[in-house]
Amino acid sequence: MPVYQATVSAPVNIACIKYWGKRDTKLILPTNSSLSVTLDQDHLRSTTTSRADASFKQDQLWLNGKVDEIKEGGRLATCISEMKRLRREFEEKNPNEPKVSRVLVPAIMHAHLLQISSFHVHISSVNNFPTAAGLASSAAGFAALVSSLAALYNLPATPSELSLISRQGSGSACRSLFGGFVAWQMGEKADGSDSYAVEVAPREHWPDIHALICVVSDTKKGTSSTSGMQRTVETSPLLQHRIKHVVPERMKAISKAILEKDFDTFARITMQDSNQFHAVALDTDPPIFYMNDVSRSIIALITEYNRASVESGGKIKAAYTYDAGPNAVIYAPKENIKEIVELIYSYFPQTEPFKDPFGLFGAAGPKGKVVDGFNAAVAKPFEAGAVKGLIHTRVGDGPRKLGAEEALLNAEGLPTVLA
Ligand SMILES: Nc1ncnc2c1ncn2[C@@H]1O[C@H](COP(=O)(O)OP(=O)(O)OP(=O)(O)O)[C@@H](O)[C@H]1O
Ligand SMILES: C[C@@](O)(CCOP(=O)(O)OP(=O)(O)O)CC(=O)O
Repeated sequence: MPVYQATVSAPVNIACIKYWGKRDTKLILPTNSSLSVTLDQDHLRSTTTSRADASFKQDQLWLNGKVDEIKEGGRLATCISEMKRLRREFEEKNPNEPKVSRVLVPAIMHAHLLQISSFHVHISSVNNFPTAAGLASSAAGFAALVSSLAALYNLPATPSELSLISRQGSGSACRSLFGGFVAWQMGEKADGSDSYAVEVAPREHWPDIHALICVVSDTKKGTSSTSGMQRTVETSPLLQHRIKHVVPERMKAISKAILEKDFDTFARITMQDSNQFHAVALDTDPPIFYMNDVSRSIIALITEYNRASVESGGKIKAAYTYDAGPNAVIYAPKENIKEIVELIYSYFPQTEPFKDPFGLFGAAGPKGKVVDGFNAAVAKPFEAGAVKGLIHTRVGDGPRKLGAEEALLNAEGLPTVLA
């Protein structure tokens, strides 16, 4: 019997123009377009194996080795049933050419192959970073889920077409179907068919964009993105101004900045948009606070770092951005990352050695120092542990198909990794 199985990894993305607000909560249609940078899967990724088999009794998913219930009508169930629908349509259009990866005995396999949309699936997924800790695991996770099913079903779908489905798992997940710089066009139609992701530029266009993630200690966030943004839609007058008058202009301006590799403009818009997203969170009734004192101190440090550069005739060197939690993501050209790590170290002592994937520091590691002209009084130093860790990564590629040796399901269709 052939094994119908595929394994794919998918990246995290962090938005520069934030998605915040839905006009349709079931289809996950946003109130504004958004734009993100895809981060490198060499560092942060979700890996997912999907298998279809006539012997499976039900659809099942294991996340990091633990059963994750597929609730009827829920987001996982929607994504899986939408992918089965695409497979069914593909089978109907190709009655004689099932095109499933090389079959051994084509003559007797056809009838069998054509039915794989009716088989139940087993799915095993692993994140190589903390799940549900504000590091966009849902974005990478749903992108990997949809991509692995597309590979299993051998669908000829484009990344934009697949993004229509991952969007229904988690809005931000639609942007993880592409590498590089990605826009989610909000669309206008009620059925959501024009609300999908497109590539603004591939990573190769501007590979110099690096990211430093400052993982800020925090207990689990109080208000999820899903419920927080709905409260904002219902109560914030500022959101109406943002979606009508601010985001459309910013989408155009930041896309142009990316195409021109204009870091100064890219950074200014990214910081302004993070600030406005947190302003609409504060404008929500009751108000929502995602940043904490550590987050605000990192803003002060990056602001001062940029001021010192600009006032001595230089350019903006870094941009901060925050999602629905206290973790900072700092975007910067690669040449500035060393200074930025030193800056963070001087205010936030680290207990673990800096993982230095790009070999910036040698064996000694960062010591903690600020650049000339930096006003050290803009923030006070924190105790060790306020920033739990730093992850240095960069702009990355889109979902990757992996070989059978990376599969996360064993011969019986059960997860190879157990929690
Ligand atoms: N690899 C995965 N495969 C399938 N679903 C996943 C995967 N990883 C995460 N998820 C889903 O996403 C949920 C976590 O999403 P949540 O929004 O709470 O956290 P996050 O995405 O890590 O943080 P944030 O959205 O604030 O950046 C998990 O409970 C699970 O339902
Ligand atoms: C602040 C954000 O990270 C919000 C992301 O929201 P989600 O995509 O997690 O929300 P749901 O669609 O309800 O799953 C901004 C962004 O990624 O654009």
